[in-house]
Amino acid sequence: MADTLDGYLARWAGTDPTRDAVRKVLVAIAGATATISAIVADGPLAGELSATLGKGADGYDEQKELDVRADALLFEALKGAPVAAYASEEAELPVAVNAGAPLLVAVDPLDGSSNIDTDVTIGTIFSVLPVPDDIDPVSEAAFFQKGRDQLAAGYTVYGPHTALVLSVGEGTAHFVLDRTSGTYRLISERVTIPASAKEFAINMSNHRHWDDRLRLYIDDLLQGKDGPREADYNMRWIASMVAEAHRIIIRGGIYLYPADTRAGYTQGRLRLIYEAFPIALLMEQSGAAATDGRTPILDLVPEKLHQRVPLIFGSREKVERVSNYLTAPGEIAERSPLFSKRGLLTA
Ligand SMILES: O=P(O)(O)OC[C@H]1O[C@](O)(COP(=O)(O)O)[C@@H](O)[C@@H]1O
Ligand SMILES: [Mg+2]
Ligand SMILES: [Mg+2]
Repeated sequence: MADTLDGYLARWAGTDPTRDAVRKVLVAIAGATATISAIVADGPLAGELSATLGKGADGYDEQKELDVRADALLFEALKGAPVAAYASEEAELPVAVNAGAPLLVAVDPLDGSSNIDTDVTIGTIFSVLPVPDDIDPVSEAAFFQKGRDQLAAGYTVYGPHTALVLSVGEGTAHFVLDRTSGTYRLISERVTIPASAKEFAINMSNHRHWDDRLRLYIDDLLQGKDGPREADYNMRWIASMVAEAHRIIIRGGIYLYPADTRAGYTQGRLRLIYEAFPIALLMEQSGAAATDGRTPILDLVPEKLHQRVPLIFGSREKVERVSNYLTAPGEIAERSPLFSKRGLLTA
């Protein structure tokens, strides 16, 4: 009998009470995502689900009906789990769940919202944290923990099939939803992301808004084998970060949503606590990397619940090379054939 999420988590948790609490939270989240998957797959509902309700918490992102419905399903599922407080992209502040419970959950209930009406892969992202000592669990400050303090994290992608990728700190595990039984079946206990790959994902329409050094990194990729990288690359942009993350989990590559000069994007677009932290844990647990361009995402400590962060993640060598471009000493090499080898920049 193929192993399931329940079997995998039960083996990991054993009789450890904290692990068992995390197991219960992950089982509850998985159940909610199976329901979201069914809703997303219900074609006649699509028009209703993609309806725009207005602006999100910070007045930039549009809020869709499915954002709210997914949020409600996750919150409802977590009422039966050992969670003290729930933070969501869809709510300004954390909300109380079960007083005295040992865990916190932060979610992006629906990632890739601009793709709902176009029937393109979207997903859910989640992070599980311990309730910190001496801080009100139902406060923003309770969530201001270093990314490395996450006890578990993961995402689901609602594509042609539904996949769940999560880590409890013992590698990154990959499951797929068996719709007939409603259970997630284990595909791999330990995903390994290739150290390098020939695919990059970035929204090229923002090219003129980037930092010069980031732009140079991309321009060098675009020059292909005739340029300093001496190789041709391929590009993707799905505008659904979880879908890009899943492609990278499956075959490597790099995703970049850097800071840019547009209003509201000076710290990039992705949120630190419930988008970057979970993905960064999965990346590091599968031999890959995630940074803000200079610092590992998991070493950052949030100061605001919905703070954004420049996010670069994927194959380790590629992520490290971006940091080389952004941090190399001195002026960046002029764009001339004389500088076809950028020395440090391509080390
Ligand atoms: O539309 P843009 O600027 O390319 O941004 C796309 C990015 O925004 C996001 O959709 C942000 O997530 P939400 O859809 O949850 O707001 C990412 O999933 C995606 O990578
Ligand atoms: Mg998102
Ligand atoms: Mg979202």
